[in-house]
Amino acid sequence: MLNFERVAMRYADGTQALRDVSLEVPAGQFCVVLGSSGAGKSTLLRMANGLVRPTQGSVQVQGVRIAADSLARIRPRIGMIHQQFNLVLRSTVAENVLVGALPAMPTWRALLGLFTDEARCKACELIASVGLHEQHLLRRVSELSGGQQQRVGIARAFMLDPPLVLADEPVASLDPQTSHDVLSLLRTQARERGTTVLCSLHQVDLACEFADRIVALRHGAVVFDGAPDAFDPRLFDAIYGRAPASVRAEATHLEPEVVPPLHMGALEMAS
Ligand SMILES: Nc1ncnc2c1ncn2[C@@H]1O[C@H](COP(=O)(O)OP(=O)(O)OP(=O)(O)O)[C@@H](O)[C@H]1O
Repeated sequence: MLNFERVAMRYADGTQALRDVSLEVPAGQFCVVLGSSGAGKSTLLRMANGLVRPTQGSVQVQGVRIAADSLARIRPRIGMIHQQFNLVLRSTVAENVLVGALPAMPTWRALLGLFTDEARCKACELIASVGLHEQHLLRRVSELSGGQQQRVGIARAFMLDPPLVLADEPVASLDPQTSHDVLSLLRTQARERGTTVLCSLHQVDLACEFADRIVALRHGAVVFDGAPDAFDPRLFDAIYGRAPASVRAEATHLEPEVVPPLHMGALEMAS
């Protein structure tokens, strides 16, 4: 579904954001990218929808290489969910969800806001499926809570039934309970539709609960790639450069052989 082939990113100011990252995300997988601030998570996600062009390597979506001449074809296949929701606050819930249909509309229809009846029905269905009610349809987004706003963001991302959804720290500005609810909703929506999700997170506990696979970045390189149950608490050091006290305490109770050799290798690579 999504393939990063030996990608690297060096920004114009010389910052090396990604180093030789290879990652194949199969169809239907919920893949979470972990990493401390500046590790390269957003750069990786932005590469997957062509907002950032790799300085080395290539990215393919459904076998199509992302390039200037393929972007228009690829974009409608990708739904985006943002950390700050990226909604138009003065517009209604329905209007914001309908925006998700724009990439597949002829420019003139998009400019005039001429959405088809099918798109309007789809928006209503999605608004209901993310747990909002009929009375929310015409409510301004600015009147909603953060959790409700991200539900609108999720509904918008699924408007075109994209095979791939990219979620860049979708719960970073939400409280722990709302974060849990929103991620649970995102995973349910993705599972029901067989959608592939690449989602960056800061919360290791949520990654372990919701991900099929965790990919951890440190200084732009992959230091862990595996299932949540293979994620050893001692990997915190490799990923974040330190372990939170609770995790450190937990890690001291683990026998060394619990860590598979591959992951110990990752620890060494990062040190
Ligand atoms: N447009 C840019 N120009 C120069 N450097 C950039 C640019 N965008 C990001 N960077 C740098 O690239 C590195 C990776 O940034 P990125 O935003 O991908 O990290 P992140 O893991 O998403 O961080 P956070 O969790 O804080 O969002 C950082 O050092 C950042 O400062």
